[in-house]
Amino acid sequence: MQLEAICKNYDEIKVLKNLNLTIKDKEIICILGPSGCGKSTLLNILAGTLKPDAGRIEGKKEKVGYVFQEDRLLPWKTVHENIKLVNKKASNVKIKELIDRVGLKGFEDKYPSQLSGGMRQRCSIARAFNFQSEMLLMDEPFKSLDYDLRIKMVKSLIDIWQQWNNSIVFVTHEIDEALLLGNKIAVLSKNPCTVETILTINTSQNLRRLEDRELIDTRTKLIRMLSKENDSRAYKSA
Ligand SMILES: Nc1ncnc2c1ncn2[C@@H]1O[C@H](COP(=O)(O)OP(=O)(O)OP(=O)(O)O)[C@@H](O)[C@H]1O
Repeated sequence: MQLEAICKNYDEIKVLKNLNLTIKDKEIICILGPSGCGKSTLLNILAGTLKPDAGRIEGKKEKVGYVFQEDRLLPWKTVHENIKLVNKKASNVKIKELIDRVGLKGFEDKYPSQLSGGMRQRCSIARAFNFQSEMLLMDEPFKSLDYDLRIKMVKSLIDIWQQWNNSIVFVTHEIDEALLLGNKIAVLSKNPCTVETILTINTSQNLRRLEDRELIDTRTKLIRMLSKENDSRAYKSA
């Protein structure tokens, strides 16, 4: 899917300006950028729920899944039922497999109120994969979790994506999540928002460690770029 020269304004606020982005099949692209720059706006355009004011979209995906910051599970349905809901044709064996893969084995019949925040978010990820979308959009899905759990969730996500192997657009403020997940990391600028840089990480996700030279070097570049975006004075003095 390709976005070309996308522009989006909300009344007099110019949010996206001439934004170009290519999302290849079977890749994870992580989006980093300052708060309020337009990341959710971009996801909504990719989802087709928001129309850009100008620009072209090529290769639009028909079936797009969305995972939000909050789990959005139905409280009156169990884990199994919540996952089944989006694809009633999925066999119980398939759903059980997904539940196992996100580490919720034994919790199939629990209701969302009986689960921790991390477990609920894992359930919503299993639900998103059961939807079998061509492209999955994830808007800071691990925001409410502590560091250790976030890294575990990233690993579960890699594991499940490698089976499913379709494209994911993953918005985050956490550089380590982007380093572990992304085939590409797009850094957005603010006011108005465009794609400032795209960094590529060639090592397969399941071979990556945050201590690796490639990831340390990429992290340094990202910190420089993001602190430039957040505070130009900090960047100049660095
Ligand atoms: N429906 C809307 N009407 C008017 N302004 C909006 C609307 N949605 C978003 N905005 C404005 O557009 C800008 C971009 O918002 P958006 O939510 O896309 O940013 P974001 O990068 O996802 O933010 P964050 O990092 O805080 O999640 C912000 O200034 C926001 O206030």
